[in-house]
Amino acid sequence: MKIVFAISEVEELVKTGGLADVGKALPLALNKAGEDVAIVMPYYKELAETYNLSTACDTQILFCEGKVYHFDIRMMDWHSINVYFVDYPDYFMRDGLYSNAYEAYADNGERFSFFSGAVLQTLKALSLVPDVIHCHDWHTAVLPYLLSHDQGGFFERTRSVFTIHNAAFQGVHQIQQIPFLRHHPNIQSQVHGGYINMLQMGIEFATKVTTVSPNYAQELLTDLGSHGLHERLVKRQADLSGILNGCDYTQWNPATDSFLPANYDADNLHAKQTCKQGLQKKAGLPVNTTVPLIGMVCRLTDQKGFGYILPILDDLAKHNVQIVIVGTGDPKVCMDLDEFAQQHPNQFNFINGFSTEYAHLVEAGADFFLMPSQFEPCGLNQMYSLAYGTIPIVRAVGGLKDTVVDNTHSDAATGFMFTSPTPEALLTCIRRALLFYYEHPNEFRAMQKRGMHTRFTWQAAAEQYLSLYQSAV
Ligand SMILES: Nc1ncnc2c1ncn2[C@@H]1O[C@H](COP(=O)(O)OP(=O)(O)O[C@H]2O[C@H](CO)[C@@H](O)[C@H](O)[C@H]2O)[C@@H](O)[C@H]1O
Repeated sequence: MKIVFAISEVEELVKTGGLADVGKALPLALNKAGEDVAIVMPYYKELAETYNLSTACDTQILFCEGKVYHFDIRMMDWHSINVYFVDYPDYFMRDGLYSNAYEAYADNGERFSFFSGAVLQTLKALSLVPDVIHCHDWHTAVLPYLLSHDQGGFFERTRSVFTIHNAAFQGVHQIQQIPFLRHHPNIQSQVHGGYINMLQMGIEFATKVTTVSPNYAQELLTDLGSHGLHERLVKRQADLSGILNGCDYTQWNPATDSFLPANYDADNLHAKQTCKQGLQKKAGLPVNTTVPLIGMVCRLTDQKGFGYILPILDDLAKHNVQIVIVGTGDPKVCMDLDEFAQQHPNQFNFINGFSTEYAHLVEAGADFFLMPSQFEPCGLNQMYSLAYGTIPIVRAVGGLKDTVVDNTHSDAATGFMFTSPTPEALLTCIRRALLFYYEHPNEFRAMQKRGMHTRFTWQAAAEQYLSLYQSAV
């Protein structure tokens, strides 16, 4: 099949979060399965400054009432996949993908509506007729709408698949601030109180709608778990499915990981202790392999559970435990974590930054990985943790529930889980994990190994996407 990914981030090229992991791994898995895959993404400043890419064809022109957009299409051969970049400096030659360090760009609705239109124009310019255009999150959610209203027959046999990676980000914008869309002939049906909701447009117009775990697909049908979208999603229930993300075991493998001071595998976990010492040294904590070390790497947002992590830090510090948190995001969370680090320099460090090296070192060097999310469409770090013999402590939501087995199921257990989104429930769960570490070292080791043998492959995910694409066409 000819499949085009319209996506805003791809690991290795540009990344702010888990979307990029999927943006790399899924196209590569489909390509490996013999499918014809291309990617179209924005030519961000970071990319323009790193790669000096040539154009793929003449400058393109898009007309909208009252506005003319001239843009270039650049291209790169990347792991045997053609990646096309929409080069429109007014919208993408900026620091940050969606925001300057502090605030979302006010014209994000216009930037990414234009990008969706530019993807379709790019395919026309390249005479590339896909069977499926696979769109991801609000950034490309307008594309299925534009595709279904496209005139002229070029996309007659092209279908769209829309994947929700995070339903909390919906792209709600005033239509008047989106010159690219505001005069579109059918747009009024999408305007409510002067606003459009880009995610809703993707849900309504895509041929098939997916999300990134079976459990989150179920949650999206409920009032509580849908971020206000359940009525729309219930309408599309027959076309909605959840396909679990995979783990890229070429990149996340403790036996070959070049970021680590030592490599290890499930048969010989000894060198994991060297990684723990390496992490303790790098994070400025006392080097001591007997004290349990809890790690966390994430965007600092409410989604990741900081509403109940911050209130328990003082209680947690009363235990013999070390904690390392790596992340960027909400300035208030940053300040609180920083203050706590200053008060407990021998137990806690907060690294305020985006560091792939740190992410790998935490996965390898920690004993436990904390992921107590408020909601979690799939979650990737818990899968990386399992692969590294680092026991996940997670909340039983979304994809976390699909990938971690709680310790109460002792024969199959791979981690620790709690349900209630409260500081008390989280603290109880962490205490349960610490007790297990101290009192059951053999079972702890068995749990580590069980996790390391668990597999969530991108190949399995790609097979499911492929049959979905086939059902769409
Ligand atoms: N400071 C930092 N330094 C280095 N690396 C960092 C980092 N902060 C985050 N990362 C990396 O970014 C990725 C985060 O992936 P997640 O799936 O955990 O979350 P995210 O919420 O961004 O993704 C959304 O999309 C993905 C993909 O579908 C879903 O799994 C998820 O549930 C959904 O919320 C991981 O590769 C992690 O290591």
